Amino acid sequence: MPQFAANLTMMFNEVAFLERFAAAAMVGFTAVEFLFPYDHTPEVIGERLRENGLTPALFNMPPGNWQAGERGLAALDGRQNEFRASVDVALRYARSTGVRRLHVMSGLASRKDAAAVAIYRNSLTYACDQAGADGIDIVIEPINPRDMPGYFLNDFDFAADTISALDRPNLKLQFDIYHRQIIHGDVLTALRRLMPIIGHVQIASVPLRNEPATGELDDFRLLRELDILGYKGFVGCEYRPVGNTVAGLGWMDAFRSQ
Ligand SMILES: O=C(O)C(=O)[C@@H](O)CO
Ligand SMILES: [Mg+2]
Repeated sequence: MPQFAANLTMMFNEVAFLERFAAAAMVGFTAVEFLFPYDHTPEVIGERLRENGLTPALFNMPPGNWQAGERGLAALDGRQNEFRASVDVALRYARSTGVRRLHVMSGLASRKDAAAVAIYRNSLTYACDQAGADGIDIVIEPINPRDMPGYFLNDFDFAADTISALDRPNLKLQFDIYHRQIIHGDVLTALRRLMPIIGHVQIASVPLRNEPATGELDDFRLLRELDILGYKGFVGCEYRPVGNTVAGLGWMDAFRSQ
């Protein structure tokens, strides 16, 4: 049975961010993920996790100026120093929370030429080496161009090639089933092929990004396949509930009682 992690950025929006930890624990989640903890101190985030008996599955490194439209720094020319500083910040939060994996966002980049690829690879190598000293994995996630036009990492094979070329034991793939289906389809075969490099999985319905099992894919079949493939990591519930978060959790009971 996959270990589900509530995504506190998308779920439990009925309450303020810091209250979502208790809300998730109350309905039985034992793990959570979120995009960015950086509006709060590392100590406060660590406390909320411990108070509620929650394991942090994942969060993202600082993405640059999100409000201004930035979506990560790793592939951006001229931002290397800022990227390195963002690694330090993320590792401070990692030490305080005990998270074992951090998502590095590539950024929006109009070019995917050799220079941009080299910058991206240098950034990832730096992040892997710094995080590796703390036993932390770095994950990279292809994101579909409909949701994030211009995002540099928009292809699963490019992500797999990057991971293979850098050959760092702590560099892995964040396989978001929602993005995979929109970018390429062929989800089941991709899970089987890419399982050796998968470090984190996320799920939502396609195309609306709501509760699993409400869209075009057989999500229960995909979740069962993760077990068959021996996946022992977390499955982040990165979806926008159609209505009330708790009222929408019936899909999880249905899956568990199969
Ligand atoms: O959008 C997603 O999918 C994510 O997993 C985020 O971390 C990136 O915005
Ligand atoms: Mg995702």
